[in-house]
Amino acid sequence: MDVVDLVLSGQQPLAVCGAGYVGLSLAAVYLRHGIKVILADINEEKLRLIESKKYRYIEHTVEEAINTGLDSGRLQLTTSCEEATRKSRITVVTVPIHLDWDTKTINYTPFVNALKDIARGLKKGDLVIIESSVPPGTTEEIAKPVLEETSGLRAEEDFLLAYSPERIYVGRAVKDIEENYPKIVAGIGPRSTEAAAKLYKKIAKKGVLRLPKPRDAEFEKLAEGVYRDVNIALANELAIAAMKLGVDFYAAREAANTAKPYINIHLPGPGVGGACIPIYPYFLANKLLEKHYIPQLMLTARQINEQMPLVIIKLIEQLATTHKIEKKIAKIAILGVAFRGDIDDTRLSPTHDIVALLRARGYNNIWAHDPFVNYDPILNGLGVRLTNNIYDVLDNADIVIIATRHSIYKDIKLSELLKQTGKHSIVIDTVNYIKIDVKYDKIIVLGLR
Ligand SMILES: NC(=O)c1ccc[n+]([C@@H]2O[C@H](COP(=O)([O-])OP(=O)(O)OC[C@H]3O[C@@H](n4cnc5c(N)ncnc54)[C@H](O)[C@@H]3O)[C@@H](O)[C@H]2O)c1
Ligand SMILES: CC(=O)N[C@@H]1[C@@H](OP(=O)(O)OP(=O)(O)OC[C@H]2O[C@@H](n3ccc(=O)[nH]c3=O)[C@H](O)[C@@H]2O)O[C@H](CO)[C@@H](O)[C@@H]1O
Repeated sequence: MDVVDLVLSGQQPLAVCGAGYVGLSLAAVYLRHGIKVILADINEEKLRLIESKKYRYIEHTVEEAINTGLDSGRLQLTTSCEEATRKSRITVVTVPIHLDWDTKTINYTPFVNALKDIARGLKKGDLVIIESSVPPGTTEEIAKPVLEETSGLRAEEDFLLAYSPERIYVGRAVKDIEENYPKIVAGIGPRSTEAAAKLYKKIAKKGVLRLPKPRDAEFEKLAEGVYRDVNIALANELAIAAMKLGVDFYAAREAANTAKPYINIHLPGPGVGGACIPIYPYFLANKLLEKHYIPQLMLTARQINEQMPLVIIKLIEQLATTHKIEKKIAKIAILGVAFRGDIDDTRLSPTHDIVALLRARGYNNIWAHDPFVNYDPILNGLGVRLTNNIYDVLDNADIVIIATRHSIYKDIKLSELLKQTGKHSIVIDTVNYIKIDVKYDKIIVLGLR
């Protein structure tokens, strides 16, 4: 029996290092397949919440599998990736590589720290799979030497090492892993590739796609992200162009997209947030600048997407000036703090930039609503009142901004919204979610004439 058989048969556990959105989803999937899991994270508070079943999950299937795993004893939690690895035969790494947003430099520290911990618990024959999104070359040039130097073992000979990009969309993560996509794997050598492929063949119904080298698989993940970023930038530019030309972007988009799969115009919005899509182009750009190449298209797309909050501010100002809004006293209601619909993640949310720009322009009375987010340190620092009570936020608001595609905002009738504010508020819909059921001249929808 090899290590994969030992893990698949439930005789030996699998360790997941990093209990974030990805780590929790992966742990849930392995548990659902009868595998014993040890989940490790340095965040003690998070583990405490998971253990006491007070953690707020986005996905019911993940919550169910984690809680069942805890009850049955098939899931163990620890603050140490070293301990988790020592007690397991396979370790999956989901600790992120960060980008310092101000300097756009790559920060490998948390990832390398996690690898050092793993290396201290590594045994002969073990398999390590990296699933974090990483700059191309990371598995071979950073992970392999760190694991080898700290453990004293040799990759591919004494232990196995593979990269496998994680492609989940939070909210439907379990389905993505189990049913929607083939799992891409690339080992440091053939033994590593085959071991990782054997594990994932049991998990992913769509099977396994082997790539020649880890850097190919690392690049593939970033390419998916950049593809999305560039296409969103195009949608944003087309939406702005449509408004300037008196065109209904959404009607034109729907018609254009009937030529699928050749045409798939994305959706415009207040910007591109999250800890993935905005970051991946810079992972690539950093590596390419080392090779004296400037990836102009991806950097231009970034510029367009990062300017979207300013575009939204200009739309607000257009109506605020006409309707003589007094900045110091006007109440602003922002609907949506999460970076996209129906999740609680606020990392690099465009709402942060919109609020910062409003504050810089002298707006002092800003309220925000989100059905999933209870607290946000950035909004707190900007003096925003954040609450789950939409009525409090809308009450008496002079300006309403819809900033996130949360399902509960979809198809809100304009007449209802104005009833809630109790006045002829300015409305800026950045996501085309409002149903305009009354004639009204104080609303702008991004992309509509
Ligand atoms: N969230 C997504 O939608 C998504 C989808 C696909 C891929 N990814 C990629 O997967 C990776 C993880 O993303 P995420 O959203 O789960 O991140 P996350 O920030 O939610 O979770 C990361 C976890 O790692 C923990 N951690 C940090 N240092 C550690 C250490 N030394 N030892 C143990 N734990 C440590 C943190 O406490 C945190 O809980 C990233 O590389 C990301 O780009 C994310
Ligand atoms: C291709 C894809 O699905 N990739 C996913 C993506 O997941 P995500 O959670 O980051 O979500 P996205 O939907 O990509 O949104 C990002 C931002 O772009 C805005 N947006 C989106 C679509 C659009 O047409 N117009 C927009 O403006 C949106 O509001 C938000 O701010 O990255 C994960 C990690 O790599 C992947 O694993 C995961 O598969």
